[in-house]
Amino acid sequence: MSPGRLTVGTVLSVSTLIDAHLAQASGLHKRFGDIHAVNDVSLHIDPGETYGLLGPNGAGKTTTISILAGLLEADGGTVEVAGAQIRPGSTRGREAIGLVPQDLAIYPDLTADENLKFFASLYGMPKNDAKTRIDEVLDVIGLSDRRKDRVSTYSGGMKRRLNIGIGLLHSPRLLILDEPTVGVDPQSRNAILESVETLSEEGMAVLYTTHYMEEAERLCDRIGIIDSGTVIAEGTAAELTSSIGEQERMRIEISGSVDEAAHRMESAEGISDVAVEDRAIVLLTDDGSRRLPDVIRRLSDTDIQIGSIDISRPDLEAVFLHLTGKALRE
Ligand SMILES: Nc1ncnc2c1ncn2[C@@H]1O[C@H](COP(=O)(O)OP(=O)(O)OP(=O)(O)O)[C@@H](O)[C@H]1O
Repeated sequence: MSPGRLTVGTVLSVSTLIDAHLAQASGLHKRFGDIHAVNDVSLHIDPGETYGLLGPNGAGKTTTISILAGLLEADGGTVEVAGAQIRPGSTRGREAIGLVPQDLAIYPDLTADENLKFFASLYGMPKNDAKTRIDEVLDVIGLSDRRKDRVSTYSGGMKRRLNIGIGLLHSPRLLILDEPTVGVDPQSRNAILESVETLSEEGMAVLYTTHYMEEAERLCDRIGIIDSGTVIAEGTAAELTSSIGEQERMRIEISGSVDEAAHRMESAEGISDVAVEDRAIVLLTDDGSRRLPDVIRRLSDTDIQIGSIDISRPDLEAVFLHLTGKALRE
């Protein structure tokens, strides 16, 4: 877990804390032509901390972690991990990082065991160390009972878990996971989340990118909300949600034009933000049940039919909506 909050006057602790950052990215920039994919991103991760980078598709998460892991050259800014500057071509500090990309880097015709042995030999691990570590890794990713089966017989989620296992083999101090649960079955999703929790309990620092706010809330000690290449808010889930006050989130599924429905809400009293999702509008409101009759009245005519209404207390989805005027999953 992250170090405790600083108290006023603990100058020595401040410098100790800064020294203690396992990873520190400062002022990162990356452009692809006209796209400013990463725009002045600074963040740090402490030993044993799970840091979530939460943002929608295209927000700049993969680009940020690619720079952090030294796979991609930044246009500006610096990255330091375990006391070493990280950039493409540098070797120091790399052993502290385990990167698990979204794409699978495993051999389908080999078993999990054989894949792990292959990557262990690639990393130059002595055979006996590799054997012990492979047993540990298979245990963490929950694939011990399938270790002798060919990967081609695995579900998509099991392949993802093996991909994570490969990133864990060299016992990194910082594990970077790029949206590890996208497109996986619920059972594997849960297994992946449990693996991250176990690794965190064992003291590994984790950088976890996701656009699922429930995952960020469940796993992360601190969360950076990223949009259009910029970290627009950072803190614990509780700090982030309390930053927007006591607003409630009202999600209304409708048939008919969502844009028209959103338009009708714009001048409604007590509604501070309106966003459009696929088949729903999402409102931020000071008091859901009090504003409900007016909302229903504004939507009632023959063109728009209400399917369901869901009112929830502030969550990270509401924070994102408040900060950007957009839904996390559009
Ligand atoms: N190699 C590239 N060439 C051109 N544009 C790129 C490249 N890589 C990323 N981008 C653009 O940079 C922006 C950020 O992309 P990035 O992949 O970092 O976002 P993301 O938050 O990881 O989203 P996703 O979940 O969709 O991967 C996007 O607009 C993307 O199209």
